[in-house]
Amino acid sequence: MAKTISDLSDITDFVINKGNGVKGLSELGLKSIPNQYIQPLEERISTMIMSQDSIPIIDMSNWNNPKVVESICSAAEKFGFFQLVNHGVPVEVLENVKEATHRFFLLPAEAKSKYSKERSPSNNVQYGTSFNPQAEKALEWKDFLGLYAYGDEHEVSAFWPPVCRDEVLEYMKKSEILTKRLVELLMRRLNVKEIDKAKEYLLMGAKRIQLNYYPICPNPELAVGNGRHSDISTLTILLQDDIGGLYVRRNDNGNDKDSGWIHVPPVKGSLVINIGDALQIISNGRYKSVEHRVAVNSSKNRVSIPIFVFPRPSEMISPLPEVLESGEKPVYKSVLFSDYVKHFFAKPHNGKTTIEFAKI
Ligand SMILES: COc1cc(/C=C/C(=O)SCCNC(=O)CCNC(=O)[C@H](O)C(C)(C)COP(=O)(O)OP(=O)(O)OC[C@H]2O[C@@H](n3cnc4c(N)ncnc43)[C@H](O)[C@@H]2OP(=O)(O)O)ccc1O
Ligand SMILES: O=C(O)CCC(=O)C(=O)O
Ligand SMILES: [Fe+2]
Repeated sequence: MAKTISDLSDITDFVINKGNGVKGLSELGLKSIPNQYIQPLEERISTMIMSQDSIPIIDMSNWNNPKVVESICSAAEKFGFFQLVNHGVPVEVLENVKEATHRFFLLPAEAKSKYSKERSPSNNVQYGTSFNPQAEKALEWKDFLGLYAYGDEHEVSAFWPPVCRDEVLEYMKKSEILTKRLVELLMRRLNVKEIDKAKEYLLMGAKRIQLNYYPICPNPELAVGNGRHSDISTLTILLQDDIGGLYVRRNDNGNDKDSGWIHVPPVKGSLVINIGDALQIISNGRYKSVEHRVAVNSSKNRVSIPIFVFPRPSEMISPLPEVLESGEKPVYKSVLFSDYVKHFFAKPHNGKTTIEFAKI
């Protein structure tokens, strides 16, 4: 028999402490979502104004072709988001990591909660729900497994859950060339000729892969899967399944016609790429880290798998000298990346506000 909310004396205890996640809540067959998940009117997807625009879909088969380079760099400047097809990561690897994500979330609550922040055997693994449940006024309808990686892949993955470890490692490995190509071509446009070790640590010194799970929601119009935020990465490589729900803020160039939210439709075999705050800072605002959010739905469980590529926590990030050499004034100051990370995780998702931390 379907449970009612009053049967669940304490949602927080059920979802967070007992490790059932929103998935557990979704599977109770509730007729409506608990109050804790009801978003204020202005945050609901139903109140969004839609843009007529679309995010570019770029064929990367000839990645060094000047036209392809131009499309990528101008999408990074104009939209902060683009989709790639023929990107070189085998479709089978993408399918396997999506399946592995479903496998992890199908585990019983006790098995998943072994990786919760309080119980995880390592800082490299974290199972959780919403973004920052302690600080949020309304919780996000999302569970996640975060896997943090830098250094030797076998060492970092030693504590990752065995049901998804190999597939995640393969996805990370097979996407490495793509990451390097993207970083190189975006940097060339900024007058950076070579990615030496120092630049590698700054631009792609660490990674975090996140398995996101957005369960079926009885009131999708009242909830969000992921609140408005920009990523703090240099680049994010995002794999989404065929369900859809990702919306990106159209860069508002002071022209009403251009504003609103753009849906990023699933394209078979594609990867979504977005610029994060670290690259917006490093490029002195040339490349845009754009606000995005995720809607949930009432018929299908959705998964998405971002790889956040970011500076090593010990790196100072600031606009590159190569960008400023023509006399351009820096818009951002130098900040320690781990301070930036802590600032991001200390508050709820709140649109594009994190980057204020680095503004001069
Ligand atoms: C969940 O939904 C999300 C997630 C995201 C995620 C985007 C990214 O992950 S981008 C990459 C972020 N970088 C890392 O994950 C690095 C891992 N962290 C560290 O190495 C260290 O925490 C540090 C950044 C070097 C800081 O170390 P330290 O000075 O020792 O401070 P800590 O005690 O470790 O952390 C302070 C505070 O921040 C929280 N925190 C730090 N990193 C994460 C993280 N990756 N995930 C969650 N929380 C993190 C940490 O728990 C501490 O909080 P307390 O409450 O315990 O004080 C994007 C979008 C989404 O929707
Ligand atoms: O689920 C998605 O499509 C996007 C997820 C996202 O924005 C994130 O995890 O930072
Ligand atoms: Fe994101």
